[in-house]
Amino acid sequence: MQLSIVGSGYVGTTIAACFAEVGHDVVNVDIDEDIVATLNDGDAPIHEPGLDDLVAEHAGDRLRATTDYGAVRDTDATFLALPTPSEDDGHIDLSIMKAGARSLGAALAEKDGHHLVVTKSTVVPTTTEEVIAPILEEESGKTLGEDVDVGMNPEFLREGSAVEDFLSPDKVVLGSETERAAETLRDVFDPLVARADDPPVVETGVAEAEMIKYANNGFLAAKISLANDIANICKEYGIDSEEVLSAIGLDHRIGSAFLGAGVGWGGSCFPKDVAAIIAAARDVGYDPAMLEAAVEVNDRQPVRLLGRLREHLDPDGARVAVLGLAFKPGTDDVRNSRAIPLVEALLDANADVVGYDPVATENFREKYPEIEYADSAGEALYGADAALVVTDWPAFADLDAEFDAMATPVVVDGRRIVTRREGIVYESLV
Ligand SMILES: NC(=O)C1=CN([C@@H]2O[C@H](COP(=O)(O)OP(=O)(O)OC[C@H]3O[C@@H](n4cnc5c(N)ncnc54)[C@H](O)[C@@H]3O)[C@@H](O)[C@H]2O)C=CC1
Ligand SMILES: O=C(O)[C@H]1O[C@H](OP(=O)(O)OP(=O)(O)OC[C@H]2O[C@@H](n3ccc(=O)[nH]c3=O)[C@H](O)[C@@H]2O)[C@H](O)[C@@H](O)[C@@H]1O
Repeated sequence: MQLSIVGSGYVGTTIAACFAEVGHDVVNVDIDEDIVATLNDGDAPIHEPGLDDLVAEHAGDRLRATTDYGAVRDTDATFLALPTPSEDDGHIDLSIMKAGARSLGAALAEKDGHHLVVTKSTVVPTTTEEVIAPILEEESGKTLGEDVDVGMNPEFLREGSAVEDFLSPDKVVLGSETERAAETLRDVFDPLVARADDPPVVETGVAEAEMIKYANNGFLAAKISLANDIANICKEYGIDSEEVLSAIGLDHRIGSAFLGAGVGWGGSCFPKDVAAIIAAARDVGYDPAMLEAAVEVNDRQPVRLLGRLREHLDPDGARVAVLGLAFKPGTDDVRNSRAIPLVEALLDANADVVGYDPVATENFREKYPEIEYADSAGEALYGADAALVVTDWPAFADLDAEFDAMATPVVVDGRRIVTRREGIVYESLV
């Protein structure tokens, strides 16, 4: 099939390269000329394992990129993979989606024949039908359900394993309101589903598909927060939370994934998506108490970590090493990283902060140029009065002699990754 993808970021580039891999002809439309040139040169504009190889193999053949929305006219379906950030009050900010829909609608005005527009971005229920579809109709002059249809196909990939997650999904969710839209979506996904060993395909309505994405992210975020709540109780009793959580994970109704207790969840999606669905729920008159509690527990974890530090040392004037600046291991992404509230609280407390991350230092430095950065964990620990472990980079588990070079070896571990031993004043958050 001929497919177009609007937006060539984490999601847009990954799905474009993977759709090309399963046999479709794909064109990426992005307003960023550098991204377009990079893709056309056969390079991936983002770093994801396996993506470079796919882009190198298919660019110039089944995969190309352009800044010209007119390219969508030669395709059967367009996926909108544009950012959906948060407004200050948590509501979803649809301005980029609306701009993309306007450009797409204008381009479709000159298309002969049917076109399917699929929302790939995470959007609150009814956005596709009540916000995107009317813009498409107005700009294209076409009629919904006749010349143009809309669909919704939520994405569940994780940063750091995007290609693998997309090509081997746990499920594929296809939201549509007409048989023609459902058929086109099936045609798009059939080759991927066959190659992925037949994962379940959930055919549903458009608003249901939109809600499934928030339910998925909300549930996972709440699962981590519940694990943190339980781990905090364990800590107060002096009970080993890891033993408790790994035992409950053996119950197949609970499952062991996403029970990792610690300093909490961050990243470009959980915080904004949980905030957006809470705001949307309130707009329709429902108070989502569980999701609000998930946020509250998450916000408390960094505060608790600092409380543990204060049990050993007053941060005022102390040199504190922050190990891990990325929002999770395996990425240089620092958006909503748990290191952010910690560094801010340490600066407020007049601490002398030195940060270290294997790959995310430059991104963090852009936000916090005022703190010191080290080139290795050893350098960050050298002469420090305390260390806070914020991201569970596997290499932190191997740190050992480096702790002996601290002025006082106080280690407050927010991810339970450091190996405790004699000679370290070890304190875990949970
Ligand atoms: N990043 C992730 O791991 C996941 C993201 N999502 C959702 O997917 C959506 C997209 O997210 P990302 O790919 O992370 O965004 P991103 O920020 O990485 O990429 C967005 C791309 O859109 C381009 N763009 C902006 N305005 C445009 C316009 N008017 N026309 C054409 N291109 C335009 C930008 O230049 C950029 O390349 C969001 O709704 C997000 O919540 C869903 C699952 C996973
Ligand atoms: O909508 C999205 O964009 C994506 O959001 C998350 O993916 P991602 O943010 O890339 O990363 P995760 O691996 O889910 O981690 C999110 C946060 O939770 C934290 N986490 C994760 C697991 C755990 O057990 N404990 C825990 O604290 C991580 O440290 C990280 O800060 C979801 O896992 C994806 O399914 C979804 O598509």
